Amino acid sequence: MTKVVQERANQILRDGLIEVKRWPLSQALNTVQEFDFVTPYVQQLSSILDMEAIKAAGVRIGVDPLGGASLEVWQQIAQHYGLNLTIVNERIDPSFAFMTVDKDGKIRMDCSSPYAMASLIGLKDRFDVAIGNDPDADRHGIVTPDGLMNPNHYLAVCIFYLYQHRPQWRPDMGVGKTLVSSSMIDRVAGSLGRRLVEVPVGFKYFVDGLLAGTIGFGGEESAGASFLRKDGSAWSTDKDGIILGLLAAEILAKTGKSPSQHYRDLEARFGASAYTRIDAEANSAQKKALANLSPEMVTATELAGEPIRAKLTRAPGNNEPIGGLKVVTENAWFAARPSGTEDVYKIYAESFKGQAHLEHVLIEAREVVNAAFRAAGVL
Ligand SMILES: O=P(O)(O)OC[C@H]1O[C@H](O)[C@H](O)[C@@H](O)[C@@H]1O
Repeated sequence: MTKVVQERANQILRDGLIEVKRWPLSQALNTVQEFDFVTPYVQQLSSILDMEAIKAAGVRIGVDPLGGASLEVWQQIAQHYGLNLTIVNERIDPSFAFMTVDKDGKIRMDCSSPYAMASLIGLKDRFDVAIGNDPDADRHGIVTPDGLMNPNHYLAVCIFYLYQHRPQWRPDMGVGKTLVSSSMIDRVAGSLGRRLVEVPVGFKYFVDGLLAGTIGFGGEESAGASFLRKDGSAWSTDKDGIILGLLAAEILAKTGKSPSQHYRDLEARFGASAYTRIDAEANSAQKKALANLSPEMVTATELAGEPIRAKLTRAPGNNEPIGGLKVVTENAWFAARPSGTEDVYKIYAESFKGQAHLEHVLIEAREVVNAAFRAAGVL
């Protein structure tokens, strides 16, 4: 669907925007009417989160809307629920001039990047929980006194908490994750006796499950997630960075422990994960070669010393194509896929056997990618 829109928009741009009809603002305003999307959203937050508990615990919350659309929403949330919430940056700035640059020098509103989130990390000692949202507020950055939480860690903590604190959620409700998110989630879901629903990258794959109530939580390593209301009915069918931020405050209010403290407990119980994602420049021919990776291209039977359990080109949760490949062993995995949003390809890898093992996994992952490029004549 988005591809059709993208191609059409690019065509219009190439044609010099002649198809774009322009009206003076005064004329355009006659054709629309104002609608308040903020108030109903804010009022209904208590159907998904324990706002009372957050208020009662007096959690000190800092929020940086990062120049974007959530500013007014956060202002109303603070007022409506009487929270101890400070908005640290009230500037709305579509040029993003206030942003710290990402690791490659680009401005990228990536809530999972410590580089892009540097200003948010500066808040760690002022608040119990600091929350950053990207400008359309579908992603979340969570800072505790321990620093910026890795999104994978936060997803695992949210799942661990929610499925134990939502008594009305059905026992057969699964846990949704994209298959490039951490396997810590698999371990947490397993310990909770919950079915894991592993889908390709893209939040759209959670929509049906959230609507039908067959998954309670759907999350992505790129710091996007949503979950159901307390009564098990659907909330949003897209990622919601605001509820994920408030959930960090609820977790602290209800358990007395920050999400990062909870993550340390999970590590003690399930093992420590070393995880990385490498984004490397790729042209369209290379991206195509990666999208067409097949299990046969991996001839090895072992990955970094462990027998390969699965070579996946389709996601186990819904049998949809990954648009790349995932190779899995007992304690590690890697996945390679072209980005759908940038001219890069991504290698994701994780090991529960330490950093050195992860490096080993990565070397073998790069070999698979290079072999695919060579086979397609695009190295
Ligand atoms: O990895 P890419 O294809 O560049 O996409 C980057 C991100 O874009 C969207 O936000 C999707 O919902 C995410 O699933 C994805 O991680």
